[in-house]
Amino acid sequence: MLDLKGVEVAFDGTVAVDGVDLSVADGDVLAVLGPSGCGKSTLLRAVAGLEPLRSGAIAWDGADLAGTPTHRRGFALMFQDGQLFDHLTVAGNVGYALRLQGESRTAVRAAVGDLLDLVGLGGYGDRLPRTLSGGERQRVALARSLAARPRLLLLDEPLSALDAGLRVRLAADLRRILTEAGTTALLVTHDQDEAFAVADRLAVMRGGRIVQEGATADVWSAPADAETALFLGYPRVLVGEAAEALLRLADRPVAREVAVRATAVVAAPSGPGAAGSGASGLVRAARLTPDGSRLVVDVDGIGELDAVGTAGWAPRAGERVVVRVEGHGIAPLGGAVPVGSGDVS
Ligand SMILES: Nc1ncnc2c1ncn2[C@@H]1O[C@H](COP(=O)(O)OP(=O)(O)OP(=O)(O)O)[C@@H](O)[C@H]1O
Repeated sequence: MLDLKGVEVAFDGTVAVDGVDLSVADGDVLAVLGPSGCGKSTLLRAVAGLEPLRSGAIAWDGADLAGTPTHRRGFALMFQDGQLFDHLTVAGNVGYALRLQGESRTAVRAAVGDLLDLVGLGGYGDRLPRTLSGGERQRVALARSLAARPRLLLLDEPLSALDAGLRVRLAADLRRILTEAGTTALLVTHDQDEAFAVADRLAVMRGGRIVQEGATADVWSAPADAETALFLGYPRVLVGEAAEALLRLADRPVAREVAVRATAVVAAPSGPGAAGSGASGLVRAARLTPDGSRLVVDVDGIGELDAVGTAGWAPRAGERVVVRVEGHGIAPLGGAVPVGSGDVS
């Protein structure tokens, strides 16, 4: 189990990591999610033993790692570009750490075969890295990191060099692979989808500090504050009367601040036969996507909301619509709110 207590890292007096407390239980995958420059790579490097701490402590199973150099920590690091050895085959790359550990040829061959199967690259052993796609290279890098049987795998934006579609597929694979291998992992990323797809637990980092931590789904459904909600991809946070009106429409207890995802607000054509109860609104902007239309609707009594259109319907700006608000995808926020409505997005 990894334990960080009051970890602080500074560069020339500028604090990059500011009093971080975190734990990763055996077999868990924790994602530290934060915007560029928040200090997450520095935090990861500190855990690896590559940055000295100004204060605080990092421990494994209760033993302080302060005097343990990087190569003795038993941790593996994997970066966004994988950094394979270009002159070695896939099998040569994956088996590298095992050969260094003095394992026999037969043992290395068997372990490499198992690892390549695990990452879905069985039969790729003789290929050279330059003949692989970006996603395949990242899988090889992952197999190579796992080969050393690290007690902790440290992943720095492992999928961000890949294109969007591949990133989604590989995120699901990465989760399966880490779970099957029973790996304890600490992942840092700025990509909400990657964190959500891969991690059991999520820590949101801002300005060098952890501002919220918990089970991934809990953090998602109950962000600590407006800034966290916006960072997690809620497009709007409503305050005051707008928040109360929206929550009444959703049939939820009233609060003074609420974060709203577009998928929680469903617009349908207005006019005779408009389905059920809802609020009336005017489409301000409309854009078609492969998953249906994305709208900005000025809803009477609430103001502008991001919304989705019902399937198979392409509304235009200026059209009147009826919106209903669904219970999922809205998150009342707890903090004290200055009264004086409007959205802060
Ligand atoms: N070696 C260094 N010397 C001086 N300042 C540094 C050094 N490394 C990082 N920093 C500073 O520390 C802060 C945190 O950097 P870090 O790389 O940890 O952020 P990050 O959240 O990983 O960002 P990104 O997602 O862009 O990589 C930044 O302000 C950065 O400029």
